Amino acid sequence: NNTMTKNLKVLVSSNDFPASGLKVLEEHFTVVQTKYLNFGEEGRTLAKEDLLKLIPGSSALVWLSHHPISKELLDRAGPQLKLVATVSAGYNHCNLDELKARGIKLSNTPNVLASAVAEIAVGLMLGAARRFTENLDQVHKGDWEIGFDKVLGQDIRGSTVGIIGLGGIGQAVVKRLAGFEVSKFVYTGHREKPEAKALGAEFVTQDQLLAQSDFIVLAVPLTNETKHMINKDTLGKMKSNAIVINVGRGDLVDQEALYDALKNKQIYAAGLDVTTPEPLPKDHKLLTLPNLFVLPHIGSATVRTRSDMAVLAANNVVNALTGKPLLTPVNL
Ligand SMILES: O=CC(=O)O
Repeated sequence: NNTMTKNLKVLVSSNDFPASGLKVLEEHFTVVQTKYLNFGEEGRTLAKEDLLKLIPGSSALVWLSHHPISKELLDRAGPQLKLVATVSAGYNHCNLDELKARGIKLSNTPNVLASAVAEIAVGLMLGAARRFTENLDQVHKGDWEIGFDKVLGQDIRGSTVGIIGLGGIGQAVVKRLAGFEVSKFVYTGHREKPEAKALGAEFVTQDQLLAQSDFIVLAVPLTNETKHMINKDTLGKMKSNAIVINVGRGDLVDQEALYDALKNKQIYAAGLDVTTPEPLPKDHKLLTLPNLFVLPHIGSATVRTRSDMAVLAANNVVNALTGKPLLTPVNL
C-alpha cells in the first residue's frame, strides 16, 4: 500500500539513475538523489557533501558507484536504514561485516548484466588479440603500415579459452563465443558447475588452465581469496601467446606483475575493463604498453542493461521496505 510507504525516504546516490528504476521507487517512496559519487577528486568532494546532507533518515540506499559504504555513511544515515541496494553485480565495496553487524540487508544486480559484460569480454578478447591499441594509434597518427607489414594478431578460432569463474558472466562468455570455432573451453572454480556440460566446458585445476589457455578470462568476484590471483607466479605459468582478459575487478590482477609480463613479452597481450585505481591516471605506465587494451569499466554500460539493473534494484527496495524477501539478496 503506497500511502503507508510514501513517508519512507530512499536515497539514490546518483542523478543518472535510469528513469525506469526511478519510476518504481517514486510510486512507493520519497526519493532523494545526490550527485554522482565520481571517482575524480573534485567530483568526490562535491558529491560527498551532497551525500552527507541528504543521507540522514534514509530507509534504503540505492548505490550506483563503487565508492565504499563506510561506517561514517551508515552512522550518518541512521538506525532506520534497512537496505543497501547496490546497482552492480560486485559488492566488494559494500562493507559486508558492518552491514551484518547492524542488521542491514544487502542486494545486488547479478544476472541482468551478464550478457552485456560478456559482450565486453569478447570485445576485449578481440581488442587485445588483434592489437586494437597499436592499430588505432596508427590510424590516429595517419601512419598505417600496408600489406604484409601489419601488426599481426592472434586468432580466437582454434584457441583454448580458459574461464576463471564459470558463473553467470563466465557462462555468458562461453555462449557468446559459440560461433568463433574455439577448440576447447576449460574453467576453474570452487566446484564443477552443472551448466558446464551443456556448454562443453571442462573443469580443470588452475595450473592446468594457466598452462593450456590461449585466452584467460577473469570473471570472478573480488575477495580476499581472489585478490592478485594473477601475479608473477601465475603469469609465469601461462603460454607466451596468452591473452589475459579482466571483466571482474582491477585487484584480481597484480598490475606491477602484469606490466612486467607485457613489457617483457612474457605473455602476448591483455584486455582490461577494470583497473586499480579507476580511473587509471592518464600517465600510468600501463597505458604506455602497445599490447594492452583498456576500457573504462563499461561492462554493464548499455541502455537496456542499466535500465534492467535499475528496475531490479528498485524492486529489491520495494520488497525490503514492504516486508517481502529480496529478489537478489547478498548473503551476509
Ligand atoms: O562492475 C560492475 C558490477 O559489479 O556490476
